Amino acid sequence: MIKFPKPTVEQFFRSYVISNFTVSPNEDQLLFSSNLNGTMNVWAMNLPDQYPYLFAHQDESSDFLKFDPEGRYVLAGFDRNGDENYQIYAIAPEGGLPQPLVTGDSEEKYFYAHLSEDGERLYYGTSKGNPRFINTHVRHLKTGDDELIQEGEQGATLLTAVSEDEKSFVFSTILANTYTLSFVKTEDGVYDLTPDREQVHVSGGATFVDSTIYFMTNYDSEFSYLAKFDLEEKEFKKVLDFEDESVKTLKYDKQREQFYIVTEKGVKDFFYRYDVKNGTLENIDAPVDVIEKIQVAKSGNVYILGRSAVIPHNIFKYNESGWKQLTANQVLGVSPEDMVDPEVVTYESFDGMEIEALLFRAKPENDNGYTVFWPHGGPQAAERKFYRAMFQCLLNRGYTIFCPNFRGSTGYGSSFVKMVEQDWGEGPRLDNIHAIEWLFDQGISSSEKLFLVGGSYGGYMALLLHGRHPEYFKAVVDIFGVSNLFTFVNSVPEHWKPIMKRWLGDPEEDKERFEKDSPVTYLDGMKKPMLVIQGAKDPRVVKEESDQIVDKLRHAGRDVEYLVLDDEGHGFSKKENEINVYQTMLDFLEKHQKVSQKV
Ligand SMILES: CC(=O)N[C@@H](C)C(=O)N[C@@H](C)C(=O)O
Repeated sequence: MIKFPKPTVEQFFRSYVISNFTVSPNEDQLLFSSNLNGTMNVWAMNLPDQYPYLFAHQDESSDFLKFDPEGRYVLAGFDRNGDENYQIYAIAPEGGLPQPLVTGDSEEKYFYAHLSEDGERLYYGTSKGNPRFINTHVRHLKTGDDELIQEGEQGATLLTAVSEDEKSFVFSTILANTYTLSFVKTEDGVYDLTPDREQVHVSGGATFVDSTIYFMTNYDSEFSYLAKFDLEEKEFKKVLDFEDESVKTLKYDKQREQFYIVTEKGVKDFFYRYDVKNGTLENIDAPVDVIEKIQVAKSGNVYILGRSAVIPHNIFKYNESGWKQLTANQVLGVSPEDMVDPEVVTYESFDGMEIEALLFRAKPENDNGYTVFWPHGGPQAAERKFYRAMFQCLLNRGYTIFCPNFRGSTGYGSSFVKMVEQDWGEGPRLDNIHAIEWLFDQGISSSEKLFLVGGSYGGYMALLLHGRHPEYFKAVVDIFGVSNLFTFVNSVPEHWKPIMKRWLGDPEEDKERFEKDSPVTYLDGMKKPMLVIQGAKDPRVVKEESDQIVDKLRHAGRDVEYLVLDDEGHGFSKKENEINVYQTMLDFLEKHQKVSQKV
């Protein structure tokens, strides 16, 4: 009979992301943001039919989607070419071209916060007039009147919940990734949701349930738990915690008085239902390892967006009959069995600390003997069991991939996350070095067979490891990595500035450390071939970070390829750009497999 070849790398180029979704109030329409036609747009499915059609054409990614409860419009936020200056648009109920609703100068940001139950008042945050701390406004959609309701101070201050009578508001102020304070503003005063604002902790995800605010916090704890604040008694209480798991998402089912809760533990999420009245907790087996968004409908149906290492983004529905997959997003002709599910391994670092890591072993029939070492971005994030087209491309070409969750990663408790603060280049770097030594000890790789690839903070780590430890690697790929802490600290988005001191440090007070931990300090060591990839509109790690390292290395006569994507930001959202990046990277690695260099 007809025989078909094994999946080729080009098939993995053809996988699509779903970055967001929403379901209409009567659950007859599902909207999602996806690059199904090559660029990010809003797609729709009339449920329960499975055929997706283009709902709104903007060619940009969307940070939120919201149906008017009365069915008169849909709201969506779009930025421009990855600049992350999201602005708010309205789309006709039948779809079409988004029309500007709450927009301004191209440098301004407008964050959706809340839509009133009657769909007539839109609450939003904006950088306009307060780019560092963000102001909150309400726009009356019938009259167009706009009111300022809160001026942010100390840190970016975002509206996170509104009571049903729209008289009480919860705001969260971000002082650091590990220090976020939530407070409620009522008619009779302003109250912190947690007992002591001086204690470093995070709180967020507030929900009003009558006169109680439920929220998540790690106040006085390593892991985030469900807590409540009684508005009458002005009293804080822990409600429910999970051993070694942090609550990351809360969604309330008002009709049934229960919470759907997502927790994270290392590389995987867990899903629960908590009954507020009788205090029972039920673990629900989820169809994916990482859950990125949940919506609970009035009927009690629950919708989730998630992915696993071998399952790209999909949307699922859950009810008493179990799970139903609504989207059939798959890799072109490739089944999960044709892909590589990672092993979860641990190794000991320089100070005896145990570090968890993901090891994707190339299938024996593909194995080319080379390993890609991948320090993740963030750095207060983690490499988790979620599908990455880039990883499956590399695996298909025979590369094994190793991803350590070095100190500073999320999912292992608040002390662990804080370990990267004001220490970007020492502890985490040594965790990476010990990971490499572990790979060599296990016989998985050697310095003749190891490539280094990282993006963002991972790109920073790739540059730093290259400069300080070039002997370990054959060649290096830096994807929008920070190259110079002195320039980076001043070039981040304005609303990040309040967190910079705790996160990274102060360029004057910590001058010596900034010098020691900046990759540009180690140009002499960077002798291995390099590929640098950068989005020209990246607002987080600006192009100047890549330009300066490329210029300096080229000036020193080093072998550096530089790929700049003019219409991308901190990531590659357009299919043709993504393919260009993967192809360039695969060609670069293949070229340098054969070449042997001396340091
Ligand atoms: C403020 C913050 O932590 N931002 C991260 C999500 C982020 O974008 N970090 C960059 C540097 C990255 O590594 O992706």
